[in-house]
Amino acid sequence: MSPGIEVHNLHLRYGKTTALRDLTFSLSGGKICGLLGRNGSGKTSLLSVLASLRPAPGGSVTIGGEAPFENPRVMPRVCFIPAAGKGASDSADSTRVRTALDLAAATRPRWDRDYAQHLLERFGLPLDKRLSSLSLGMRSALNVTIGLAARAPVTLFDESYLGMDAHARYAFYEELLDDYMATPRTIILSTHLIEEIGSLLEEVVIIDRGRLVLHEDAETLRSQGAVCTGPAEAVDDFTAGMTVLGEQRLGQTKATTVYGPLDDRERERAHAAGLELGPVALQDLFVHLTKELEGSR
Ligand SMILES: Nc1ncnc2c1ncn2[C@@H]1O[C@H](COP(=O)(O)OP(=O)(O)OP(=O)(O)O)[C@@H](O)[C@H]1O
Repeated sequence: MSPGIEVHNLHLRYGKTTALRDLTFSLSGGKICGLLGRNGSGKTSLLSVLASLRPAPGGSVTIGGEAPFENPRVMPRVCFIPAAGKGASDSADSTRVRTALDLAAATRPRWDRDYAQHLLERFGLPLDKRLSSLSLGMRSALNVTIGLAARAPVTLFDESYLGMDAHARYAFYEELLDDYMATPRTIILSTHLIEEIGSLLEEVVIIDRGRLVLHEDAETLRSQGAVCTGPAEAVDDFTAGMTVLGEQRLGQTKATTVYGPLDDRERERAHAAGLELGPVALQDLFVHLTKELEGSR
């Protein structure tokens, strides 16, 4: 069974900067969860506590019911893939790709060598290259190779796509989904590329300035809005008084994105007025939810 994660009143400071404030949420495990937040909102700080890179200085964190920090039962079950170029640099690292994979194989109890080889070929990573000579995108590809082939019960990807081109990113998303379906585990993806990974997410945690904004399953979150399309006048009539996140117009046709749940009666009213209601983009909801807090920044 995939371990669940409990975060209770987590508080983290770096000197005078408070990175996490009384953060509380729990993940049941066995899902792909998106960790979303604007720059500096505390995503890496949170993942670093989950990954045992630092203790939970205030509050508590448990993974599978146990505190992870310096816990030999938990640590091998958690794989943290930091963003390439963030934190420790590989630019002076003379280690070769082959050695980095051997190290991962030696330290990761569920390492799948054949799958790692498949990913290396898919990303076009040469085994003999030194880490110092890899481009940013290649370093990210190596990192996600390690993260996927480790098959850790809890896998944390922190903006792991940095520098990867669109082909490589979509290859990563495809491999992630296929491998997760074949080997379910708890996966957290922190990202800014919400539209790209939106369809992968089953659960969403949004944080802002270290505080929890929202923890929701992705389908429920998407049902919190709709894109209403049809003749401009009818769209305006229908959406009057609703929270409008965006509007697009092409000739007499208009598409307005609204926030807030629509009940059956409202959906029937839209239908009767000849309007179409479509799903709202996660990105639009994210911008709206984090913008609401902007005044208090
Ligand atoms: N080592 C550090 N020393 C001091 N302050 C830090 C340190 N690491 C992070 N911070 C601060 O803590 C806050 C949260 O940073 P964190 O890196 O966790 O955010 P993030 O959501 O991952 O950001 P981004 O999306 O920009 O990578 C920010 O205000 C940041 O400046």
